[in-house]
Amino acid sequence: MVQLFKFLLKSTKTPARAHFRPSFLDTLRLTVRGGHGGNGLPKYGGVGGQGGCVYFVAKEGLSLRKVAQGLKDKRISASSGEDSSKVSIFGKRGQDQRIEVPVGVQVYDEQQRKLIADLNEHDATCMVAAGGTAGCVGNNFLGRPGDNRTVSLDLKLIADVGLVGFPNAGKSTLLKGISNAKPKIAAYPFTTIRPQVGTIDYSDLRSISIADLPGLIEGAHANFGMGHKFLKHIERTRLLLFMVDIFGFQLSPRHPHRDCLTNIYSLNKELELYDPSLLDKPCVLLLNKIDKEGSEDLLKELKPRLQDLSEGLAACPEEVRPQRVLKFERILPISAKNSDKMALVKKQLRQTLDKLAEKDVLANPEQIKMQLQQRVGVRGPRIT
Ligand SMILES: Nc1nc2c(ncn2[C@@H]2O[C@H](COP(=O)(O)OP(=O)(O)OP(=O)(O)O)[C@@H](O)[C@H]2O)c(=O)[nH]1
Repeated sequence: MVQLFKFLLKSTKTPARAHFRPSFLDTLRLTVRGGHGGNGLPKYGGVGGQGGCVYFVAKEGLSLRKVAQGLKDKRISASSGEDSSKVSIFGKRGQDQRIEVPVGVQVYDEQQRKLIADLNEHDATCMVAAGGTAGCVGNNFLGRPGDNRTVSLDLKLIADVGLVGFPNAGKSTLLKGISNAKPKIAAYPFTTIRPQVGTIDYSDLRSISIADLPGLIEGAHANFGMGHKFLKHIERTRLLLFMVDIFGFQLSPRHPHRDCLTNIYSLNKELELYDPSLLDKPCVLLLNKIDKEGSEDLLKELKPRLQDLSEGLAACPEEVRPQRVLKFERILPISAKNSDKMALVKKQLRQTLDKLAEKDVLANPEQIKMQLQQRVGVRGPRIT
């Protein structure tokens, strides 16, 4: 009877729809353990082998999901060092475990809540669990256990541009229009439920990466909707690209309709509540859907108010009023459905990023020189 019940319950369970399955993974918890050190042989003064260590190595083109799928379970152990013996006075060292992880991963010690490593370059390596010391005279020939700890891998996407906006603003349409990404587009909010990264290619082979960070809504700081789940990804972007619907946005009939300017303040506030230092990042504003009737009048009214957001702050509803306002490098009225406008956005993004890079070089020439030197290595040209 129990078996029959189980069978019936199982058969009525419908599988989750494909786009709701959590295929995007940005955190992963693992237990790592260094190998045990081998024992020494007291009679001959033998030394055991050292326990193997566990390393994480950053590799381009990997995802955390692939890492998780490639592991048998969530415990990674390096092998133990060999005991010293009559035939082998010095025991063999235990084999290391080198686990490949995506570039952009931060490794945290779960217990101590401490950052262990920030792997944001290809081939960057960190040791997460040291092998135990080998047994020798100094420790009574007894090998020691290796480190054992739980670590969490926190992936933060690295992109040149982070696209930020409320649902339905047209972010996916823009991403599809300017990059090689193929996001889903529909006339309802929350069509995009996980970050999408696209590459914008230019004819001179330059390319810029752009990440669409969905799920941000008014009140996300209080964990409404997906909260600030994906906002962590903008920490690693050079430029923030804000996108708003010029006609405003209403999340649902239960929520108030917010006009375009209020939405900009609201986005400003969400970022401020997440991390105020984000407001210092260079940003560009896109006012979308200007192909629709009535947008010209709205644009005329909006433009002077956008030059200095602090002026209209007093009139902004208190619940979405930020303490400090954003300053946009550029403000572009666009239609994400218009290819000419998309070409303009591509051009402007590149110009803005180039200017920022120039500023960086002027502000810190020595550091840039060092970075270049490191990249070209000893075999590259001399950088003066
Ligand atoms: N008229 C007009 N409609 C647009 C424009 N850009 C986007 N839309 C429409 O707006 C709706 C939402 O567009 P999306 O690109 O899915 O918006 P999104 O910001 O990615 O939305 P989420 O996935 O919910 O975050 C779709 O029906 C689009 O066709 C535009 O420039 N003009």
